[in-house]
Amino acid sequence: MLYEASVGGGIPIIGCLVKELAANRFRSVRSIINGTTNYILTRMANDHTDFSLALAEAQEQGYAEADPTNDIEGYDAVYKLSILAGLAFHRRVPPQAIYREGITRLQAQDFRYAHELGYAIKSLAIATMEDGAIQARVYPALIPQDNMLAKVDGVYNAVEVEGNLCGQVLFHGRGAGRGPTTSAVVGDLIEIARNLGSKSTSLPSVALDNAGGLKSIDDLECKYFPPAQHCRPARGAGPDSAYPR
Ligand SMILES: NC(=O)C1=CN([C@@H]2O[C@H](COP(=O)(O)OP(=O)(O)OC[C@H]3O[C@@H](n4cnc5c(N)ncnc54)[C@H](OP(=O)(O)O)[C@@H]3O)[C@@H](O)[C@H]2O)C=CC1
Ligand SMILES: N[C@@H](CC=O)C(=O)O
Repeated sequence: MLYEASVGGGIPIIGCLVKELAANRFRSVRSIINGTTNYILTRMANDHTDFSLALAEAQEQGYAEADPTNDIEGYDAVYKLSILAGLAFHRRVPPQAIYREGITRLQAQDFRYAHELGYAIKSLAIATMEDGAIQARVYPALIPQDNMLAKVDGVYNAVEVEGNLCGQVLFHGRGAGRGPTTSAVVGDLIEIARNLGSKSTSLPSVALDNAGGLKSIDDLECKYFPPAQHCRPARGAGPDSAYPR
């Protein structure tokens, strides 16, 4: 089975994790993997657009799921992160084990304050492997404006992976919409057609160990915090040390 369109729209991240970067042991996946929420956050931050209007635009442009709750409450990003983390760490990372927070509680003032302090608000999907334990989370976060992920705007997605051999590699491209999705789906069909009659499979399968060693969000120490009213400052960290770990 091929499933390139399942994460990142037109970004060829699945094939790269499974094939081109297969030699690596990965330490982290940091990403923006929902086009609808990134579009909404960008419109709210840059143009002061109202949440509902920005969501309606994303629906009109074909980015949102049939039920946009999946996008704006972070479920879509959780499913996608479950796939990426599984492929990166060779371990099952069930969606239920991923901490999730949507973007619906953000307000205009959050963007104003973030901007004044030198931050952007992005819905990040992050999975890290440390001492054999995986921690995975999806939530809106403050990131410094000079961080590359802060510059990923509109329907664009980005996935930064860090491998022991390749170091940090950043993928950037359109994460939703007709063209990018067609690119991924038809690319898979072409790959299948090329392999018809051959005994080799189109995409090598990755063996996944059963879930284990998954760290809860409560055990996480990081140098940044989410912006909403439920703001949870990281231990010993302030806005000036807010690099997403
Ligand atoms: N939109 C995007 O940018 C991306 C979408 N995807 C994924 O692709 C899939 C489709 O998304 P999208 O095209 O946006 O969704 P849409 O809701 O626009 O289209 C879904 C299509 O599936 C048809 N359909 C639904 N249920 C059935 C069924 N039981 N039998 C036959 N046909 C059915 C619908 O027909 P009808 O109109 O008659 O109900 C409709 O034509 C989703 O899983 C989505 O997550 C992945 C990457 C990007
Ligand atoms: N609804 C999704 C579409 C692709 O999976 C998104 O907005 O990213």
